[in-house]
Amino acid sequence: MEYVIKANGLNISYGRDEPIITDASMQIKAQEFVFITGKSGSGKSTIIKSLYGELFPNRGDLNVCGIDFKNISSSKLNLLRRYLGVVFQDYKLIDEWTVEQNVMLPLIIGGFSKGVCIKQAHKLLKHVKLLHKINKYPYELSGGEQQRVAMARALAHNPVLILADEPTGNLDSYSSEVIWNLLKGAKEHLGTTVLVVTHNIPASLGIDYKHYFLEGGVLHEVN
Ligand SMILES: Nc1ncnc2c1ncn2[C@@H]1O[C@H](COP(=O)(O)OP(=O)(O)OP(=O)(O)O)[C@@H](O)[C@H]1O
Repeated sequence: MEYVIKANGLNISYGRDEPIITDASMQIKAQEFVFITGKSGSGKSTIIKSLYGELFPNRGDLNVCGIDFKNISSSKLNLLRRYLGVVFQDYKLIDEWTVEQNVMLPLIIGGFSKGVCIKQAHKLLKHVKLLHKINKYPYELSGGEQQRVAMARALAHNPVLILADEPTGNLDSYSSEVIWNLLKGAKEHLGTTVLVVTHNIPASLGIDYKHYFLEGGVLHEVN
């Protein structure tokens, strides 16, 4: 698959409201690292929601991980979500589940055996330096630790594409560094394509990236 995201002329609105995204296009190749920036309220999260199928475009063509959104069936949508790892600013962990269970979630959905789920969850939790918190619940963790768990969960099933919405927005510098290193490592070592919405692109990221600026409902590529 050459292009992981092909979006052409997207128009996206909430219900009958005026469209937030009016004519957005982007083409993202496999293993690219991509940032979308833009002012608050410009529609960055709205674009992310459309890429994982929470919100469907009114107009335009969208293909993510080889799956076309035109008349997309629920089974295709489920398949798409198996290709994706999604990270939100507010973590969205399951409160009643332990750290270990949260990280295992995409593997359980993927039908992996219990042994594989546990082994992979432990590997990822070691990467995010939280193996010692494996039996804790989200409310027993700091915000930075919760986001590191969310990142481990997003990577657990080796997704084709990571969508991260302000992943370091609320974090201290240590947790931010763990998150950026993990995202870079996923691209470099696992061949994952990474799309991050952020207000601030880190100054010392140390990798090539593509940058789109969202303004007036349109994505502008920044060179
Ligand atoms: N569920 C919703 N229903 C109706 N309007 C919404 C909904 N979610 C967001 N919006 C509106 O869509 C616009 C874009 O919101 P969005 O969250 O995509 O912006 P953003 O660029 O991600 O902002 P921020 O940087 O502040 O997170 C805003 O005007 C917002 O009020």
